[in-house]
Amino acid sequence: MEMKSMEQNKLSSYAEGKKQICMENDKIPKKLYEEYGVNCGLRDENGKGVLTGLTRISKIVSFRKNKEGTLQPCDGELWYRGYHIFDLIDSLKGEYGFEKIAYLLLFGNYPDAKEEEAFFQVLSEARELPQNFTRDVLMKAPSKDIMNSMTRSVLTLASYDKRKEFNTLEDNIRQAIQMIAVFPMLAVYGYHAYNHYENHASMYIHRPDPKLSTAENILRMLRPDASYTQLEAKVLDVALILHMEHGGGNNSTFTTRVVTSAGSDTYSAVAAAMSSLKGPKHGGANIKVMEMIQDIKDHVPDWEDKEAVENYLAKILDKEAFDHKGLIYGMGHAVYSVSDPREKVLKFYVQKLAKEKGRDKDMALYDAIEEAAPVLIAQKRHIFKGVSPNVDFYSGFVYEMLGIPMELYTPLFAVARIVGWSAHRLEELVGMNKIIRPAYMSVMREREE
Ligand SMILES: CC(=O)SCCNC(=O)CCNC(=O)[C@H](O)C(C)(C)COP(=O)(O)OP(=O)(O)OC[C@H]1O[C@@H](n2cnc3c(N)ncnc32)[C@H](O)[C@@H]1OP(=O)(O)O
Ligand SMILES: O=C([O-])CC(=O)C(=O)O
Repeated sequence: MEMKSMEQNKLSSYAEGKKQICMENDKIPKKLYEEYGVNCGLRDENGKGVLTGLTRISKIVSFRKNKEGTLQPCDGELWYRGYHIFDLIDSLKGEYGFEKIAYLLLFGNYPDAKEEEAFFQVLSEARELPQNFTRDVLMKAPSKDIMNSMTRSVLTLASYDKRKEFNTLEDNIRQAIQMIAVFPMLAVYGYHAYNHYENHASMYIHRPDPKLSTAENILRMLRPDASYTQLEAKVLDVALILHMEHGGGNNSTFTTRVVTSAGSDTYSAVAAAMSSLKGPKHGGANIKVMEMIQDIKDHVPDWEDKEAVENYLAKILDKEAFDHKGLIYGMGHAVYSVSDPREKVLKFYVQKLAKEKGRDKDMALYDAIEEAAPVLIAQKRHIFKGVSPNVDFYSGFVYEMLGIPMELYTPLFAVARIVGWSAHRLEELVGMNKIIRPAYMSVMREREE
């Protein structure tokens, strides 16, 4: 927000003066949570969430019972509509799967050939923005923060929808398909606008090709010559499938369900979810990982020296380096403990690509962080369920090797997760119809006049 610098300085110094009182009045001691049995972050310490709903869309497994019947942390599992994510990806072989898996998540059944073809066609036809939208909305006030540009575009799309007020189930299904179809354009064109106006690069807008899959179209629209290899599109397709859905409790999907339960329209629910996803503790971590890796390279002269990397990671945890937040990005998860299954798949592709592209030295750095970070975090924090690399740890490296600019990493997460959000919105509308309204225990002190 632009203000005159004098006003800005006055306001900033007022805000500075109010820091202390906020710290005093807004801090709630951790022991009160224990005393009243309130789970901080709606989770207990082993990652089990407070139950807030039922879903048939997906399942996340991070604990299994052993022979004695006690729950033990296990390798993470992710299931979409009854299918294990590894089996879904294996079953695709060389084919692209984004559209099929989107159908599965949205409608609950794996599509047969006819359903697949019809959905592909509908999605291709919906891949069109309103007339002059690119010129009038996307090219105006471009930003490096593509998540913000996309959110603005989503809210603006609402004014082009003459049936927005009706909010029937069929309107919601249509809007979900339209969102899934246009998200790649909002992301890529938003990037081109930023790259042109802020970085003075040449501007080109390639229209999507209705015959191509979502992953192919993303690469086609992104690259100046619209070309890509089949392997590149396949890797992107797999990455998108892995990011599509992650239960009802992740921050952005829960946001979708909360806003939906209030009766708000698709555009507002999606805008809220976007605002959640961009957070660096959630989907925004993929950009942070890449910035952190660059920071390590800049500060550890020999980044093949494992001990030096470990020492620098310790500084990051002690808030003495990088962004001073004390987090090693791409590590840890609210639910998973031993492993995140999506990271395993991404690592498989990363290793393949890194070899092909001569990035062995970078791969060794990632390996060193993957080995050292969980141990260091366990030493310096209170760990109850284990820490391991999450989906964001390798996704940026994959995208980088595909020549995708960093500004698009979190937007690509959104291009995939719009499917999960849409499925959860439909499930909320059909199956719930009750406003979500949890309780906060008041620890306020009543005061005398
Ligand atoms: C798509 C996704 O959203 S995946 C997650 C992407 N996010 C990141 O990669 C950011 C880095 N990671 C994190 O911030 C965390 O691991 C989160 C937000 C994902 C989960 O946090 P929590 O639910 O608090 O995890 P958990 O209960 O296991 O944490 C235990 C302790 O370890 C700390 N911790 C967990 N992960 C990290 C990390 N990567 N770096 C530093 N400390 C960490 C927590 O802050 C907590 O500290 P405390 O002792 O002060 O309470
Ligand atoms: O489940 C979570 O809390 C975060 C996550 O991995 C996702 O949304 O993909």
